[in-house]
Amino acid sequence: MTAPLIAITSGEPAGIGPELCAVLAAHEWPVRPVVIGDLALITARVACTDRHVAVRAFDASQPPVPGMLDVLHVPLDVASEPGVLDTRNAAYVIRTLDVAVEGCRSGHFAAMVTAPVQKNVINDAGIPFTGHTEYLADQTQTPRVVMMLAGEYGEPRRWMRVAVATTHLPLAEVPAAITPDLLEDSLRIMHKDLRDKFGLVSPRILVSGLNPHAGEGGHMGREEIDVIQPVLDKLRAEGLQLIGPLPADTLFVPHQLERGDAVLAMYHDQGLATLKFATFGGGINVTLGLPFIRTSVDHGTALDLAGKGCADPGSLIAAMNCAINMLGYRS
Ligand SMILES: NC(=O)C1=CN([C@@H]2O[C@H](COP(=O)(O)OP(=O)(O)OC[C@H]3O[C@@H](n4cnc5c(N)ncnc54)[C@H](O)[C@@H]3O)[C@@H](O)[C@H]2O)C=CC1
Ligand SMILES: NCC(=O)COP(=O)(O)O
Repeated sequence: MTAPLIAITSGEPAGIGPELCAVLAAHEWPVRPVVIGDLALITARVACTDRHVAVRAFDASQPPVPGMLDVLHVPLDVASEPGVLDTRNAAYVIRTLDVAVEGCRSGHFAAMVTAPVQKNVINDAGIPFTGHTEYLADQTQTPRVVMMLAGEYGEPRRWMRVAVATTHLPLAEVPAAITPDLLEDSLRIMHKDLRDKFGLVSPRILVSGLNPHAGEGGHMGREEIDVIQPVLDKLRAEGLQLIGPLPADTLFVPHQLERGDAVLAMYHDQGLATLKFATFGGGINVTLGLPFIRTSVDHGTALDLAGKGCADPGSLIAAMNCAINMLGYRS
């Protein structure tokens, strides 16, 4: 049986994504990784690492070779220097995503794993882009997806999984964005994917409040009473195991976290700051609710490290393992 192909988009060319791809050839996988990016760029950046990895153009008719990185060539628009952003390569970054999306939709790829992109340079180039999460939802006409980050922490090792109800939007716009529909859809998507793709038979979800002390009985904001609580009541009546709304500052203390399998936080930094404090470097990001599997690293482009060969590949390995597990393979 031939191993399923996994597309790995190499991300911002000036960042650490291209060199991190070296680890894909240095590891043995039950799947076949195919890096999407510029062949010369990947070759040069992989050479910056101390891994002895050769690079070749991907050819599906050729079997995989240990130590050889397969690259599906998507040409850069201009040469890229490590750490130096160039808006002229923004369209290239988008093209790498489009190749992966098209391949996942057609069944050519079994999943996609993304290296980080520099969101501001894509916008500076005139391409509206808030993140992979929103872009992939748009490209697949999926009305609602959920961003969830996860990683192992503590001794003995435990999983922390944190999803966010709102993703990349200014903080001032968060309260209005938290609607009953958004919360209901997000919780349904989490429940389904945690059960079907993460093997949790009856997932328990901790839901944070929005305001300090979860609104202090309505004296510090009413979103908990007017929006969050009614949604939780409705879904609990259907059998979903939901705990909250909980004050976000104490939700992450160990005895509270142990009551759930995952957290739904109301906004990006409310949930992800703690997650990254506990798991950075080995965590993953997964888009729930998409018609195909997409996982990602937990970090950004790290322009300060690009081209130095010292960036930690732990999160890319974890993102590969997560995709592999979601596909039902043992990683
Ligand atoms: N999935 C994605 O495409 C993501 C993209 N980003 C983008 O990355 C850009 C930079 O974001 P920042 O907030 O500066 O975060 P960052 O993760 O790039 O950097 C934060 C710190 O962590 C270090 N770091 C990051 N990855 C590392 C690794 N693999 N090994 C060792 N050290 C590492 C960096 O050197 C830096 O000191 C932004 O444009 C942001 O939008 C951020 C997060 C995810
Ligand atoms: N902090 C996670 C993050 O910003 C990743 O976003 P995305 O590009 O995966 O949507």
